[in-house]
Amino acid sequence: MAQTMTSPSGITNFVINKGNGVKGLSEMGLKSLPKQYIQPLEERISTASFGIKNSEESIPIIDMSNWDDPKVAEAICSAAEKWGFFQLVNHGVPIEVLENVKEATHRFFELPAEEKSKNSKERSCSNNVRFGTSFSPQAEKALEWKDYLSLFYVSEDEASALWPPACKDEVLEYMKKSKILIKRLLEMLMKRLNVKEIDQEKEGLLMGSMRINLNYYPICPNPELTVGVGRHSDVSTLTVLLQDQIGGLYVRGCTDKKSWIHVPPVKGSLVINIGDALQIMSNGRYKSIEHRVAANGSKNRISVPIFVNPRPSDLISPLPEVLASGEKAVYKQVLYSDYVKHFFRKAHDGKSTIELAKI
Ligand SMILES: CC(C)(COP(=O)(O)OP(=O)(O)OC[C@H]1O[C@@H](n2cnc3c(N)ncnc32)[C@H](O)[C@@H]1OP(=O)(O)O)[C@@H](O)C(=O)NCCC(=O)NCCSC(=O)/C=C/c1ccc(O)cc1
Ligand SMILES: O=C(O)CCC(=O)C(=O)O
Ligand SMILES: [Fe+2]
Repeated sequence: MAQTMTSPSGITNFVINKGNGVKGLSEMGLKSLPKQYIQPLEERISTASFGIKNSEESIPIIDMSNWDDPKVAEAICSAAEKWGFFQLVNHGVPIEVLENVKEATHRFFELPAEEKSKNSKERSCSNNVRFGTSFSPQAEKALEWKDYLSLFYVSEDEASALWPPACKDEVLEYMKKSKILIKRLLEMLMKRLNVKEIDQEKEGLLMGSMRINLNYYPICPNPELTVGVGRHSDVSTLTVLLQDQIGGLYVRGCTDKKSWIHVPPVKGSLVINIGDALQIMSNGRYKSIEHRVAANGSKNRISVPIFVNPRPSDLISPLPEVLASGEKAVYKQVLYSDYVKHFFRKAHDGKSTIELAKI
């Protein structure tokens, strides 16, 4: 082992091919970060300076207890326009469901590498179940300090048959319970765009497919030299994100576009962010904001995003209701699966995916 681990290709083999992930590296007790994880200076996250410099800005925390009060819809739509990110408390998804999915995430990542690797791109019996590390290792100049399990939901039957038993029931329950919240959010967001009702066709376009990722960010020997996730915006309609109590998610500030704002963990809350698909459909009114995750030197962190998406076969473009008043379209029509493939085939590169749809 010691011999194979001294070369860069030994590390790649151990982490990527053998399925040990960065969790495997972390648990070997490495004293310093392997070269391929060292990010260029401008991408590194120096957490020491953040709290102090940007304390005047923070993303809104919205209480959804009275979700049918117009003030709640107003707060949500304004946050989606201004920040593209907000946190929800009293969102209606039972706390126990959230706790269970966090526990299931730890249970999955605690499995032996051999067991997790049965879900790797090479070995998985379905393209809809994938265990991996970093984001797109073939395309990246510097790797990211993160392992993940990505589950694309097709049907209850397929999920029952193919998702890993260590987490499938809890993940399915989390998805099911979140759907009510997702529908409420989309209804509010659509109303402001003059879409009065979400009929079947619109529902398919807005939330016709779901992908859920279980993210694992193990303790990192030199967190200041790398990232957990690099700068990106999500390609979803919207994302529902469950994070644990450790912290490390940063989003671009809305007034000072150079600043990064920490999203502090709030017990029982869910983080919501607008994705590129909704930025395109709203013709730029709702913002899909760049975000990134720091590595941590002392704690293992997890997060569980639900990416709510159009169907792969959908053509996405600014909605007719948005353009009805004569507003000029700033995005053209794109096939959603082409958009997602373009995103997955390159390294994280900030907001550049959406260039594909710009007129
Ligand atoms: C095009 C998809 C994604 C895959 O279809 P496929 O027929 O299996 O296509 P491919 O197998 O050709 O996959 C296209 C490329 O994407 C890669 N990929 C295939 N799933 C994956 C996968 N879960 N992970 C990371 N690469 C993948 C895959 O490896 C491949 O790259 P390459 O091997 O270099 O050609 C298809 O499922 C689709 O259209 N899905 C629409 C719904 C959807 O998944 N939306 C994405 C929402 S995800 C999101 O907003 C943010 C995600 C995100 C994730 C991680 C982050 O760090 C940050 C953000
Ligand atoms: O881990 C987090 O807090 C965010 C992860 C993320 O941005 C993503 O998976 O798209
Ligand atoms: Fe993200």
